[in-house]
Amino acid sequence: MSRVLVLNSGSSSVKYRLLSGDERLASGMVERIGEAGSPVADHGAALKAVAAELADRGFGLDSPELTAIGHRVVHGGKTFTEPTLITDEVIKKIEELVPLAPLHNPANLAGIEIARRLRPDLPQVAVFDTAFHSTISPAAATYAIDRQVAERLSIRRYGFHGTSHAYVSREAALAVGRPLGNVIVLHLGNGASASAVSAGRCLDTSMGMTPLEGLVMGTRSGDLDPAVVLYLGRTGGMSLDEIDTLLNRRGGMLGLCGDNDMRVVEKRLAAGDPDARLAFSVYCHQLRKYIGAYYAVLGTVDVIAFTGGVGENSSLVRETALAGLEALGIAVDPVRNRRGDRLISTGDAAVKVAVIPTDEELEIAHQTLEVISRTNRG
Ligand SMILES: Nc1ncnc2c1ncn2[C@@H]1O[C@H](COP(=O)(O)OP(=O)(O)O)[C@@H](O)[C@H]1O
Ligand SMILES: CC(=O)OP(=O)(O)O
Ligand SMILES: [Mg+2]
Repeated sequence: MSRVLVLNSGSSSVKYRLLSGDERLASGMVERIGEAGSPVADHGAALKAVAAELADRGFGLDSPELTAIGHRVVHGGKTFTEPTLITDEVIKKIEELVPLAPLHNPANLAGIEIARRLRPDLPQVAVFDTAFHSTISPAAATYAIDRQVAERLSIRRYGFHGTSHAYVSREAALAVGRPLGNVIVLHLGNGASASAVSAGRCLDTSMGMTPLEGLVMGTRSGDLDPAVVLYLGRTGGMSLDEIDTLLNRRGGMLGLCGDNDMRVVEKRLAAGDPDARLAFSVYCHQLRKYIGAYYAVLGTVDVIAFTGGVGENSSLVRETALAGLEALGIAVDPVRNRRGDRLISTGDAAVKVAVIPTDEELEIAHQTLEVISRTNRG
């Protein structure tokens, strides 16, 4: 049985999972990398901690049974539209994409470099967040700005969370018996994005050139009038770095009500807190707008799939975002929804609504093995 180690290196954490086939042998997370007072100084130290944890559990990184290592890489730009065997050349190209994803790609690269140093003999594969969205049409991918400027600077919609959208859209379509159907996927985690998928191909997605566009997120604003950025600079006297922080790290639910954890927001909401009520309604309103937009993009919808920490757990978000849409064939059964069923639509609704736990690590492991068997076949 093939054994794959999956590494998801974020800016301040490394998540890992060791799989034998689909079976999870070990998994965990090293957090607070580089933070003040943290014992984990950098990604090198984090990877060492991961290796030590694995060794403790009897799965040392030096094991000859390990077949491959799969890495999440957030931005593949226009260069990478498929999972790719990592070579020096590939690393160079991922480095060239750092300006498009300054928070994410350097962390991914650190993970790759250290893993290659530890196991230079093993095939390693990069699985890109952007890849699944490479099928979106020019109409959906192009921003209406000067075309030469956009071309020169590679400005377009790339989309993110692609591994999750690919996995969840497939699982959702299978769950309702329409493997070639039309699916709206709502990935609602700390970062959040929506996608419109038809017969396994992504037609549109809410994140853009960077993971800032689209839905309201834990700490990111999502959509806003781009002139707000100009105004913040010219009239608000803020620097570009300050605006970046305001929109990416201090926006979203955190900016609206001071809490980015949806569980806390819901508790405050239940206690009648007006700031939490506004934040929650902004979140759900934006979500509802994207559901309507992607309904129109797809023409017909077989299933709406909720995933991610919020999508999988918040019956209130699901019920609020989909309320009053019976004319579109959408109706949530309140009992199924609150009970946590996999299918939460009413029996007679034309559009099925499903709750599908995402599994990015499993999908990365599958794609890693696919690349390796393709490479071996030559
Ligand atoms: N029971 C719950 N009810 C509402 N929100 C929840 C619940 N459990 C987790 N969440 C929310 O899920 C979000 C984190 O989602 P997750 O997918 O784990 O994040 P990440 O994008 O970091 O992987 C947080 O906002 C958290 O509050
Ligand atoms: C790309 C992105 O937004 O990822 P995350 O949700 O993990 O921050
Ligand atoms: Mg997640």
